[in-house]
Amino acid sequence: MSQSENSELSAFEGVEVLVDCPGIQGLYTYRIPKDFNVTPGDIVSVPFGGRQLGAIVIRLMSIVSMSTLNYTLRDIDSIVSQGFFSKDYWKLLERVANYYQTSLIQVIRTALPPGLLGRSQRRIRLRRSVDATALSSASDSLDLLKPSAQALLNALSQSSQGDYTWRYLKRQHKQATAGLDQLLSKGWVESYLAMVTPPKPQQRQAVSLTASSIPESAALTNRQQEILVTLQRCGGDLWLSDALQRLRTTSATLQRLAAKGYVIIEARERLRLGGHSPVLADQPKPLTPDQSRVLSVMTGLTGYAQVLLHGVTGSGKTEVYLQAIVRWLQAGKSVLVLVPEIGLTPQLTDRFRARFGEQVCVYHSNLSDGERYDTWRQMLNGQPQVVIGTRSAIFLPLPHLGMIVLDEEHDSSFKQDQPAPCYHTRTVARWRAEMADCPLVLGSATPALSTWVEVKDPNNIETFHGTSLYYLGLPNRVHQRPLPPVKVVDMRLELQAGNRSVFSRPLQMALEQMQTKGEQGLLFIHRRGHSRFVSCRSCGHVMDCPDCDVSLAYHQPQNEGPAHLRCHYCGYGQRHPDECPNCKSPYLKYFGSGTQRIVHELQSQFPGLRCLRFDSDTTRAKGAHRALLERFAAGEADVLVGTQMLTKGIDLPQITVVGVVAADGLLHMPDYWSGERAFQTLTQVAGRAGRGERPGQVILQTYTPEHPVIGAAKSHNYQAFIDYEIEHRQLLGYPPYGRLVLLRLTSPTEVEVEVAAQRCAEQLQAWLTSFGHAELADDWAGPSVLGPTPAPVFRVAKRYRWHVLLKLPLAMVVPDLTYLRSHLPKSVRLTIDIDPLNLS
Ligand SMILES: Nc1ncnc2c1ncn2[C@@H]1O[C@H](COP(=O)(O)OP(=O)(O)OP(=O)(O)O)[C@@H](O)[C@H]1O
Ligand SMILES: [Zn+2]
Ligand SMILES: [Zn+2]
Repeated sequence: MSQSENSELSAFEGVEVLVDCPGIQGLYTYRIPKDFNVTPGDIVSVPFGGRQLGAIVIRLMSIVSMSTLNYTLRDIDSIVSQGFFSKDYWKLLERVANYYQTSLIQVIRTALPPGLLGRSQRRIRLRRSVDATALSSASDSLDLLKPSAQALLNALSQSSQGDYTWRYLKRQHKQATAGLDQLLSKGWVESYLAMVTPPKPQQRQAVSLTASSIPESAALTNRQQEILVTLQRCGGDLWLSDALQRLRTTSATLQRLAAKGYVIIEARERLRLGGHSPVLADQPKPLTPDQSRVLSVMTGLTGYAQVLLHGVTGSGKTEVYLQAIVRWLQAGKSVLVLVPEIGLTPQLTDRFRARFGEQVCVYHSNLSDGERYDTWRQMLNGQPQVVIGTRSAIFLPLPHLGMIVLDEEHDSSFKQDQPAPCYHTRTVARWRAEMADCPLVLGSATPALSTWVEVKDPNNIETFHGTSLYYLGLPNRVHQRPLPPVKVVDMRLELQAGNRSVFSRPLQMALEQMQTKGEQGLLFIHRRGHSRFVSCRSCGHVMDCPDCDVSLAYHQPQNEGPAHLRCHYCGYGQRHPDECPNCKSPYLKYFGSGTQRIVHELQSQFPGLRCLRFDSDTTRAKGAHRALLERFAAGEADVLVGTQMLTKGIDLPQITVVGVVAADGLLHMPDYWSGERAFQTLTQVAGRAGRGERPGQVILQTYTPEHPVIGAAKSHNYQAFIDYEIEHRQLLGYPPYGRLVLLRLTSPTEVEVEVAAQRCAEQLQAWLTSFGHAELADDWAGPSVLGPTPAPVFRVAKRYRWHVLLKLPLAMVVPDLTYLRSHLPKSVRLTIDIDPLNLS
């Protein structure tokens, strides 16, 4: 290689690739043959042992760094596909690895679906610009072709599509590789990776009413009338299979109703795409003036901007997203919509499907590997589409992004605690939007304090200057519907007045009135991790997990069914024992105020009230959330009793009563943002009441009615909450007025992890001191090392856990902490959590 060659080009002679082979991890180095032009993100084929494997090029390497390798390098075999990922995509992954202090390979594992390369199929086709007949007439150039190239060319031009799989061509032709090289270098053929065809739209039969009111007609039998009424109560629209069950009828009966014109039975797909049924067709709603104002700002944005859409519960944020998305799709762009937990919000996905039909794709970690892979791959085809996904969907390689929406942006499930990278979707979304030069919309009724401070008061925080920040408010519910009044009940006074029930007198009254009016209600229970433990009434022995320092939780999936004990940390499970393992007493009892207990209490106090439980027990099966919500919506129960899940996206007009059984567990969580989380949860659950025409009410039971968070929730006063909370955070230098980094150390050896944690803390302390930052006792907001401390749950899955927390002022850069790993004993694992939310 001559000296005069472009030094930048000649600096790279090799690549590090990620090979696609189950069980093989880490990066492998290969040499780039001359004339190959390889860039990160390309898919190549490489020799690996005795096989050829697909691989993704991760990084280019210089001769210098390759010379340190102590094995002979092999060449890349061929380039299968270029431009599979955009360059920006790799920059994004690298940025995540750098900021969150993890290896690139960890990030890649989070970002790419399993088996990415394994299923890809290399194909060869004639270039469109090259006309086959023109080729054969240009005999002089053909003369120069190798026989193998000639043979391939003939095969391709004789096939109707001019397109074969590489496997087929190799089997059929000798020395196909050499022939292909020549054709590729002449630019006559191209090698590409076959795109999977988009998943076929589901063609399921659905039954729907043709009219919104059911006619009193002599042509209908009583039974038929009854079926129509039940169908109407179920929303007027059901899958045929569900309809047969729920309406307790047969296909033939429904067919007869269809023949008479009362219902339509047809494939749901056609209905989705704006069919003729007025019940089903979901048209854009005429917007309220507030919504219109917000929409026009949103759709007027060109380029990167961060928008906080702060709309009270039921203000029609989702409708605004839907209408903004239409504009992007029309412009040929795609939109990414990120939601906290998809399983919990079947209603939301339905609304998107009803509007955009098969242009909607859903992506989350509960899909099977195959489903994830297919969805992921078909995104690369560049067609405008709407993708709804959870946390990791932020890494989907959607080209032509028009907008990213983070719905319920305050929700902590957008943050990954483990495994590394411990990323926050909002942070990655910001980078992604910046790179795609598109707007990022953060929507919430209760924005995260950090988002609020950033958008409303950018001067407070130096790091965010220079970006376009918009605050868009929807301060009212649609159609001037009022937010439900919140009645705070002091449970201490209830007890003093002789009421020993978990339900206060106002809540009892509200439930009774609700039932007589035929309305529905929600009862929210905040459940802490270990609230339903089992203990012995004779000796007090508590059933604990053998591998963790927590008690086992009591589960009884079916009433009267067998009971189990399960560890919520490691998954350990066992049968409920018949007698105490300590004293052999048969009197074991479970404690705690779980949903089961509340349901039992309701049943004994209100025998006429029908309840449904909506929690992790009753919704474990696939599709169970949807099924339960549909049963509730259809009026099969009066009250839905549940946990955190109730706070997310339930939009049912017939809900008029929301009861919070005890707010106190929420208020007293041991971390710096428990006040924020409590306010958000209370406001969200309250927001489920009175969304329809009938006014709603909220009964909030607590032992600390004077708490400022309760006061703010009572008056739906976000600003009051913010003012209270900001003062604390500022004073103590907590986020967003300071930065936290949590080091999580674990080991099966108790002593080793303690010593290691001690050592990490000392190193950090030394680092702070070297900056001249001796800890000042009276500077609460100053930099400091907190700990080491044993984690709140000291042992999980046989590993002991210690924490070290580093608190820094915003002005200080987070140091590179990965060097701490080099001093750790083998048994100790260290996870670096930048901007942690979960400190337990
Ligand atoms: N312009 C409108 N006209 C009539 N109905 C509307 C309009 N906009 C929204 N709605 C309806 O009002 C209800 C609440 O709207 P939506 O679910 O979009 O609110 P949201 O702000 O996303 O709610 P939340 O954050 O509480 O889940 C929905 O049933 C929706 O169909
Ligand atoms: Zn006992
Ligand atoms: Zn356990």
